[in-house]
Amino acid sequence: MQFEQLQPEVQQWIREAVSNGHPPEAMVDALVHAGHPQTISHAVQQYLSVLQAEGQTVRPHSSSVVARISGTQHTSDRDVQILMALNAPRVVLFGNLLSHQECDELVAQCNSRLKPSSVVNAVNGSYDLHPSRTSSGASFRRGENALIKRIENRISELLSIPVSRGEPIQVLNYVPGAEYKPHFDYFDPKFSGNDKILKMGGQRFATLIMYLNDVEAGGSTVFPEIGLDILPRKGNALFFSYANDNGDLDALTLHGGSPVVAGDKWIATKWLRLGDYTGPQA
Ligand SMILES: O=C(O)CCC(=O)C(=O)O
Ligand SMILES: [Fe+2]
Repeated sequence: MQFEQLQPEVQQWIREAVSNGHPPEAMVDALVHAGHPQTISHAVQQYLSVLQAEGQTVRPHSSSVVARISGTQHTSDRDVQILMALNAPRVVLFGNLLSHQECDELVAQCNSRLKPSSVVNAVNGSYDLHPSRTSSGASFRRGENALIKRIENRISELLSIPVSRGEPIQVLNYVPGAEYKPHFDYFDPKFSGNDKILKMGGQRFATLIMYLNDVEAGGSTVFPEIGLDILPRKGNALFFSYANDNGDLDALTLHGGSPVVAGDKWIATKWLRLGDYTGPQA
């Protein structure tokens, strides 16, 4: 079924739904529910491809991750709360993902191995120090010890993503004045420097930031394109996703860590790939 063959009012409905950021599968569900045949999904896809060919941003459909929201998500060793959810872009704030003791243990384990954080150079693929990122970090090999294993398994159950698709957990420390300027976590395939990193498990599609302490002042995670500001709270975790299986990327997930004003800030980050991660520390 072609988009042009649809009645004008149906075409208009689809245009508006797309510009409001509705995920395509939700649109198709609504159209089928209203009596249209399932093949209307082809017309929706065709419309989206045309927009993309014209260079317009098409928001990726929310992946199946946390598709159904209920107040509490059960994992085998912990009940995790959903504190906030946004559909487009997909952002979910979890409460109680980590116990305070787990947060403290993670910080204690990495204290002796903190190094200044680097960023990937999109031109040549090297890991460079950069003034846009002034934290220090330490990274933990997947399954490195009992604590890391437990946290990785819990994340995998919570998000229904195999552990094999996760990058190593990175713990970051920001002292007053330190920040991570707004950036994307995905690797733009337009830059050849990203080729190598994309071969190690495909595109990143989502990020989980775990907050390991309460920050005295500043240090929130900010999304400037959508005016969202998430305050660090010990044990909470912020999930956001930005790529679908076709590799469409959502530029609304531009985000950063705002400068810490007082106290310091500790987070642990788990990035997730579309395929099995095979890079360093897998
Ligand atoms: O510090 C933050 O809140 C954001 C961290 C971040 O964006 C990242 O680690 O990729
Ligand atoms: Fe980030």
